[in-house]
Amino acid sequence: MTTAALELKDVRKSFGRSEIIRGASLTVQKGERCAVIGPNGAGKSTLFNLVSGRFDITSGAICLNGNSISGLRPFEINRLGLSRSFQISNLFDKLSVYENLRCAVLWSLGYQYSFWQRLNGLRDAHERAEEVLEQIGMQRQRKVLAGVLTYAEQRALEIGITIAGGADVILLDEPTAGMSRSESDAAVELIRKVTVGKSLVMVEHDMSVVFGLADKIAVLVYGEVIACDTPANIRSNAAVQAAYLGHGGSEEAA
Ligand SMILES: Nc1ncnc2c1ncn2[C@@H]1O[C@H](COP(=O)(O)OP(=O)(O)OP(=O)(O)O)[C@@H](O)[C@H]1O
Repeated sequence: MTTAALELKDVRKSFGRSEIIRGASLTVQKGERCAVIGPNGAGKSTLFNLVSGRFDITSGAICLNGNSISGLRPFEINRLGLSRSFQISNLFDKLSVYENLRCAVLWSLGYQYSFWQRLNGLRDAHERAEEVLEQIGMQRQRKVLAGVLTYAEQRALEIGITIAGGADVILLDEPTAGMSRSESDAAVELIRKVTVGKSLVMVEHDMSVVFGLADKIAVLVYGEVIACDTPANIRSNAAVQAAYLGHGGSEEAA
């Protein structure tokens, strides 16, 4: 049996006396794209914060490529091959697109920003930044300051930053939030392209994005994964319909 890229085993998280994640289990195989959906407040962001090491789990286990990452700090988990994006912009507004990417590459190599000036000549960081620039299709904007990009371009750059270090497990938090339909369609194509051969876990509210991109959908309700299956099976799952997809709101079943 092959080792899963990411595995959550009976993960629990409490804040004070409130248990927010209540025994969540999830397996994401290598090369698989998994969307985590669920109503507001279900615990999706909390789950991401646990996986990326921002919060400690209360009990259970989280494994990356077969090794436990429970208790590790975010940068340690990042260096083991897991990279996450944030809903809130994580860009350096006064640096160019290229410089933002090179910063991300250098950070993942273990350098600090204060060494920036001395690292101008580092060819490996330059080459990797160039490669990512091409992957995200932003060569023409390479010199543009991140702060003046359009919103959709900023989100594309964030995706570039997330993949810059070469992580093989990518976590994307609402990558199309706030986008128009055409921007969102372009973002889906970009995500599909940059995650080929990698494992993707994304939290996303837009069901057309979820059903268009995911190989597998995990449904989180009140801190529990109530179903994890192919899009077709999730669409026809009665428990999911009752708990989530059938309930209108901003979520539209595709
Ligand atoms: N640091 C914290 N301390 C206390 N409670 C928290 C903390 N972080 C999250 N919570 C609570 O955990 C619950 C789940 O929140 P979370 O943001 O993970 O849900 P979500 O599924 O991502 O929601 P949304 O779809 O609205 O973004 C909420 O009731 C929230 O108030």
